[in-house]
Amino acid sequence: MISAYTGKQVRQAEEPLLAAGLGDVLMQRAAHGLANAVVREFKSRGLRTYGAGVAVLTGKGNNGGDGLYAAAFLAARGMRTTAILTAGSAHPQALAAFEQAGGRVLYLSDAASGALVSEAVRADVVIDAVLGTGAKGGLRGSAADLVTAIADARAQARAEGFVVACDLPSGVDADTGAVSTPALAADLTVTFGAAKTGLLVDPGADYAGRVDVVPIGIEEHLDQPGLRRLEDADVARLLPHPARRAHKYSRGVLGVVAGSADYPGAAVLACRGALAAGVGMVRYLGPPEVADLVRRSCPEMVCSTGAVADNRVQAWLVGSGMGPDDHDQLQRARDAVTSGLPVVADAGALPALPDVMAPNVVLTPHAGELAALLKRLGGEEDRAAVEAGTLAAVRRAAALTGATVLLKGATTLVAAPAGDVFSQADGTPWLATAGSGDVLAGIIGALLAQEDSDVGRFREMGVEPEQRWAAVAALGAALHGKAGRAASDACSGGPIAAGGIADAIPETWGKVSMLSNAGVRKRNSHTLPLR
Ligand SMILES: NC(=O)C1=CN([C@@H]2O[C@H](COP(=O)(O)OP(=O)(O)OC[C@H]3O[C@@H](n4cnc5c(N)ncnc54)[C@H](O)[C@@H]3O)[C@@H](O)[C@H]2O)[C@@H](O)CC1
Ligand SMILES: Nc1ncnc2c1ncn2[C@@H]1O[C@H](COP(=O)(O)OP(=O)(O)O)[C@@H](O)[C@H]1O
Ligand SMILES: [K+]
Repeated sequence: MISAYTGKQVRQAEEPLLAAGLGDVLMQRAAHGLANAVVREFKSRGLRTYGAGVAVLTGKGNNGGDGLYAAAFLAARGMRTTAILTAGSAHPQALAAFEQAGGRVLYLSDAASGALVSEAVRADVVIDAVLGTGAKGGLRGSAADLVTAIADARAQARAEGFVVACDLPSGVDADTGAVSTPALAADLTVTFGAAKTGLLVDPGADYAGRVDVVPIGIEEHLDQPGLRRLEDADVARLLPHPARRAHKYSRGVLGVVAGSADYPGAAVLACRGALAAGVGMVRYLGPPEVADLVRRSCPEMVCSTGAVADNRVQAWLVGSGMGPDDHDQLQRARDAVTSGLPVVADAGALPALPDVMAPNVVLTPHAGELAALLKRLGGEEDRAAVEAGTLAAVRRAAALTGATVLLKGATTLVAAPAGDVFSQADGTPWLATAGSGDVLAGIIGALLAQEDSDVGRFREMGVEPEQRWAAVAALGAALHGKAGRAASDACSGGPIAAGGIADAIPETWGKVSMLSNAGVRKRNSHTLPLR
């Protein structure tokens, strides 16, 4: 599990060590980790470090200090290092160490900025150490202009060098992932002590690239993470497995209320997602013509046109492919939500549900649907505002509705009403295809139907029982993303249709389950800590 923290939480964790006079030690550890990560990146790209050019964009705070100390280590390895001071001054000891190691110092001024941009574009690696967790707002003034000019020039010149962000890309809000000013997109972010929340949330994640966490000794002082991400080992641990004496009813039955005359295919895709995701049986409830198509597409399905109360199931999926005029289906959706059973509520059901629900109801809006939901509850966010502040929006929706809310996107966020948030980014942009969300709803429905009362495995992972629905939804998002990726990989990275995601689920499930926890732990420990 990757745990992420706000800038404030990380600063608080540093406090006891700073009080013990270890500030410089922390900075040296951070800088050492940053320099090592840069060297590793050169090696993994098959590049020589000796004689390579390094440009460090350096702010006046400790983030700039980390960058300068790291550059001093790199200079000692024979790299040509240049620091571009964006604020006229820099951490004095780090600057002295950098100059001592043979580094060159340039100052940002309007007159010379063209030359500085060329310097950065020519460099084999640009280290972005302008702002870190101490930033108040994003980049501004000449530093913002410089970063914009470098980003533009790199794109135009198709610069081959790569960008490494020190702690976080300057301009990305460490707590929210918001990016309100220019920022330089990094290939790699080397972050210190713990992942920062904003690196695992869009749009911040767009700028972070891969994230490496460098331990600096503050870890034991960190409290509860603000956000978590399931890794392969967690997925393997949470996926259900049938007992030897299992029968189809003990494995869970999912009821599906989906599809309409306009969108019958959504019901089929939701059912295909569910059938592939381990559940014992899937029952379909809906208009006869849709039930017919479902039966013909998936002979495993049991279909009826009855009421919710007449069907014995362990969980419900409602809403995919339903419209505002599908009154019977919408009534079934409401009945499912008030039944007390776990429910995944998607698409067309979202506007028709009660304002207040329970944590075992998982809502799965995309950004537009979340904006509409928040508006109905008195908010003013439009789709753009939700996209610019995904974390705040999903948290607010969960707090207001009392339901678990999963916001779909390149990074999928899941918020429990009590505050836990999960962030999954397992997929590929090829997942942005019609019907993909229906398959996701099917997967989550199937997982909800298989959820038993054994909450021990959640507790072991630090997830309280009432927040486990968010973990189950995150598990579904992880499986969906991995299946989409596997389907695309099977076509050498080519496009996929939604049905292909469903087809790839069983093998993806099998492969992840086969990974022993110990094996995964070992592989991941180098990039991100398992907590
Ligand atoms: N406390 C420590 O000893 C450690 C700090 N670390 C590093 O220190 C960073 C935090 O350092 P700081 O607290 O010095 O803060 P930063 O280096 O993030 O930046 C703050 C400095 O920039 C100025 N500033 C703030 N917002 C600005 C803006 N929008 N535009 C221009 N200037 C702005 C401030 O006046 C301050 O001088 C972390 O991100 C990390 O890189 C690490 O070295 C680990 C140990
Ligand atoms: N750029 C992207 N990268 C990765 N996954 C994405 C991206 N865009 C969308 N997705 C995923 O694809 C699915 C799309 O769902 P949705 O918007 O409901 O589509 P539909 O309504 O057509 O089924 C979601 O699971 C979402 O997280
Ligand atoms: K930075």
